[in-house]
Amino acid sequence: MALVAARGTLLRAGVRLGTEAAACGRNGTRRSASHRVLVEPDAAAGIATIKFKNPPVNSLTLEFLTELIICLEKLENDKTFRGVILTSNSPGIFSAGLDLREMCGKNPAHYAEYWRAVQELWLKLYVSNMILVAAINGASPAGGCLMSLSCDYRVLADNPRYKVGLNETLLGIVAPFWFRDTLVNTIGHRASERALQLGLLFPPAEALQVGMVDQVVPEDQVHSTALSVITQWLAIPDHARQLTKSMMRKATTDNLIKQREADIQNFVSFISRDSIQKSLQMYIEKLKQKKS
Ligand SMILES: CC/C=C\C/C=C\CCC/C=C/CC(=O)SCCNC(=O)CCNC(=O)[C@H](O)C(C)(C)COP(=O)(O)OP(=O)(O)OC[C@H]1O[C@@H](n2cnc3c(N)ncnc32)[C@H](O)[C@@H]1OP(=O)(O)O
Repeated sequence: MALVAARGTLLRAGVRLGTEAAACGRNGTRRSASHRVLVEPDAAAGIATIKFKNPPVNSLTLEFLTELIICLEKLENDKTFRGVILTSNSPGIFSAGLDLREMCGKNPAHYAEYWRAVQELWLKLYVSNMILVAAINGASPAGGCLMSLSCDYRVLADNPRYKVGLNETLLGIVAPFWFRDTLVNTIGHRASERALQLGLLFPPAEALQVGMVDQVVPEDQVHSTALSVITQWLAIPDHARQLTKSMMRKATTDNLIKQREADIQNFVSFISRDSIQKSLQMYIEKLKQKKS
């Protein structure tokens, strides 16, 4: 059902499904029919690299989310691929998180469609049967950080500009319970409480110390490190690893699934508030002014 909804969005956005399917082909060549998601398949190794390509900052627009969801679903259903590396096609920015313009000045139906797609991406990532490794080659605030937290392993490039964290409170918004749960499952309750309230964005050394990432490596070694991690994980029998992953994570996703519609309604009413719209507009303005 979610895939049908996602396809509806893509069709409205003018993306042809035939070419979209080709984007996740497995003959070893890069296919780029999908505009915002590049897939580099290595069928022999059973690994695909997904590269985000949604300039300028890989923010999660509805179209980008939809392409990612469909791409992940296709890889999930193709038994050739057992492992996926998520990275950015534009080193410097992994992902700026949710697209602020999707949450500003739109109508409730749009907010609901958008939030359903955000939920869907998280559900696809968090309990994927595949081994997911985030090769974080740039800044990764909020929703960008959530994507990497939803992977099985995180490798961060050692650059002080590449901060990671859930900074929602700095925007005057609140990370929903399933963002919180994903963080708590990764770094524990006390560290999450502090990080979430203060909206902390951690530079690499601190991110490693608190457990937001598993490894920090020189920038030019992020992809090769992710590959060698995935190769180690591939040595574990799939059925045992998948059941273990499910045992660790399913309660967290079930919690959202059982209150998915209520979570959408919460989001719509929260984001539609005048005060929240004002906060978001001010934040967008601040980003603009930073440039001048
Ligand atoms: C009770 C509770 C109930 C329900 C709760 C419900 C919901 C609330 C929770 C919603 C969850 C939200 C999670 C999110 O992901 S919010 C998004 C947070 N993201 C950020 O804070 C990142 C902001 N961006 C940056 O910090 C920098 O842009 C970045 C470090 C990523 C890159 O810096 P750089 O200097 O390289 O680029 P900029 O010049 O800043 O930006 C270039 C242009 O891109 C635009 N931009 C940046 N980020 C975003 C974004 N997230 N969405 C849309 N657009 C973005 C920026 O404005 C520039 O645009 P132009 O000026 O060129 O037009």
